Amino acid sequence: MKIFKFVKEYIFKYKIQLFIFLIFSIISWIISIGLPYITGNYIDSLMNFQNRQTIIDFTIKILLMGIINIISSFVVSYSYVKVQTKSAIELNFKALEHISKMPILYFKNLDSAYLNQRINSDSNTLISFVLSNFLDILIRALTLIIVFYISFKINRKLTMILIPLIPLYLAIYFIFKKPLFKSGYELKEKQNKFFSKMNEQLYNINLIKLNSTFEESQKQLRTSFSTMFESLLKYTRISYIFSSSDSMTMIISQIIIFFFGGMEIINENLTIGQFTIIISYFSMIMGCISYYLNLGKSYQDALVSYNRLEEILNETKEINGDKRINSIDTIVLKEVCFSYDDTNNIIDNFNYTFKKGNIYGIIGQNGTGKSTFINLILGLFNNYYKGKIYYNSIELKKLDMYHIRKRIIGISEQEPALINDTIGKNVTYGIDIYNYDDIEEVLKSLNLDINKFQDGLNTNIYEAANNISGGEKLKISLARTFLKNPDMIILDEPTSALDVNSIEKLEFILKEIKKDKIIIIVTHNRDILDILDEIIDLNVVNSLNCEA
Ligand SMILES: Nc1ncnc2c1ncn2[C@@H]1O[C@H](COP(=O)(O)OP(=O)(O)OP(=O)(O)O)[C@@H](O)[C@H]1O
Repeated sequence: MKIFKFVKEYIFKYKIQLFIFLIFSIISWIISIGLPYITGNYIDSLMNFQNRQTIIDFTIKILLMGIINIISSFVVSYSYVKVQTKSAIELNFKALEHISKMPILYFKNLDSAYLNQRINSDSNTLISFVLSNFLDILIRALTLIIVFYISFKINRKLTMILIPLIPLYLAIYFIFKKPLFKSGYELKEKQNKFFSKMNEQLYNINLIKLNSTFEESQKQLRTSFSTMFESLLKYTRISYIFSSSDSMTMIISQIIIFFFGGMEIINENLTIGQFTIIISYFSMIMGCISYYLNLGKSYQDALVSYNRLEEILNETKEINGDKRINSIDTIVLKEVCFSYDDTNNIIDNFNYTFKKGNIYGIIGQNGTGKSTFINLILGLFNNYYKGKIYYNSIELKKLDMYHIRKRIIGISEQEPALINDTIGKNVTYGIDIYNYDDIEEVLKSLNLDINKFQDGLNTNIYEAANNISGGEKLKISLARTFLKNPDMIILDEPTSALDVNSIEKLEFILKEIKKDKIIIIVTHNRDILDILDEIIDLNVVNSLNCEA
C-alpha cells in the first residue's frame, strides 16, 4: 500500500490515459472470462443437437470477440506505455530535483553515473509495478471468485479438491520473501556501480590515454563486473527456486484436474463441454495463483526500488530561506567556523566585512580554504557552518540564495564547467535578460575574438570542452559573469589559464566595473595584487586564530 501511495501522485497526473487503460483492460478481461464458457456450451450443444444455426451464431460471436480483443489489447498496451513512461520520468525528475537541492557535500561522496542509473532503474521498476498490478490484483481476485463460482456450480467435488493449493502459495511466498528482497537489493546496487565504472572509463579517457593505464582500468572494470556477476548468480538461484515452486503448483493442479475430472466424466457427473470449461477456468485459476506467487517476487523488487528512492528523497535538503534582496551592499561575517569533519576547522572564528566598491583578494597556500570560504559565503555550506553571515544585515540562512545567486551574483570557477552547446549558449547560460550584441563585445574585451571559430557564437563545444583551449574556456566563463552584470562577482583563480595580455584586459574590466559591486578574487597570482583594495591572507588568518 505504501508503494501505491508513493507512486499515485505521478500516475494520476495522466488521468485520461489511465482511464482508457482501465476501461480497455476490463473489456479484455470480460472477453477472457466469457470465451471458455461460450466454447464449452457450444461443444455441449453440438453434441446434443447438431444445428447449423448454432454453428453460425458461435462463429459470429467468436469473430466479434476476437476483433474487440485485438483492439482493446492494442489500446491497453499503448496507453500503458504512455502513462508508464511519463510517470517514471516525472518520478525520475523529482528525485533529481531533490538531489540538486541537497547539501553540496552530499555529492562529493557520490558518483553521479551510479546515482543516475539508480534513480532511473528504480523509478521505472516502481511505476511499472504499480501500473501493471493495481488493476490486475483486483481483476485476478474477481477472476478467482467468478471462475471458482462457475466451476463450483458445474462440479462441486472437483473444485473443492483444488482449494488447498492456495495456502501452499502463501507458504512459499513467506519463505522466500526476505532472501528475495536482500539479493534483489544487492544486485541492483552492484549493477549501478558497475555501470558507473563503465561510464568512468569513457569519462576519464584522457587520463587513461595520457598515463597509458589501459590495463589497470580494464582490471578495475573486470573486478567490478565479477562482484556484480556474483550477485546476479545469487539472485538468479533464489529466483529460480522461487519460480520453480510456481511450476510445481501448476503440475500438481493439472494432475488433480485430469485425474478427478476424468473420473467425473466416466461417472457421468460431468459433460465434455463442462470439462473443457473447467480445464480452461482451472488454468485461469492457476494463472491467477501463479500471478500472486510472482507478485510476491515483483513486490520485493519494487520494495527495493521504493526503499532506495525513499532513501534519497528523505535526505535533508540544504537550508535556503525565502527572503529576497535586489542588491548586495555588504557581507558581514561574525565568528564564522566551518569544518568538513567536525574536528579540524578550515575556517576558524572568522570576522570580516565586504563592502560595495572594493576588489578583495583571497590568498593563501594550497589547501588553506580559499574555495571553501567562497562556497561558505555563497550559502553552499548553510547546513554546516557556525557563527553568523549577513547580506545587508539579513542572515544568510534566511535568504533565498537560489534567487540571489541566479540574479545578482556572478561566479567564475577555477575549473569552469561548460554545457554541451554553442559558445553563445554557454555565455548566456542562466541569464534571463541580455543584449545579444553584447555577447561578442564581452568576449572581445576579454581578448577572445569569436570570429576565429568557424561558426562564431554558434560553434558547438563538445563534451568536456575538448575543442577549445583552457584559456578560452575560462574566458567564456568570465564573459558569462560579466554579461550577467551582477552585484557581486566571485572569480576563483581567474588568471590561472590567461596570457599576460588577457590578464591586463581582465584587470582593466574589473577596475572599470568595481564602483557598484563587491568583487572577490581568489588568486595565487602576485601580478593581480595591484588592483586589489583589500587582501585576506588565509595563511595569516588561520595562524592568528590557531595562536589565539
Ligand atoms: N568535500 C571535502 N571534504 C573534506 N575535506 C575537504 C573537502 N573539500 C576540501 N577539503 C579540504 O579542505 C581544505 C581546503 O580546501 P580548499 O579547496 O578550500 O583549499 P584551497 O585553498 O582552495 O586550495 P587550492 O589553492 O589548492 O585551490 C583542504 O585541506 C581540502 O583537502
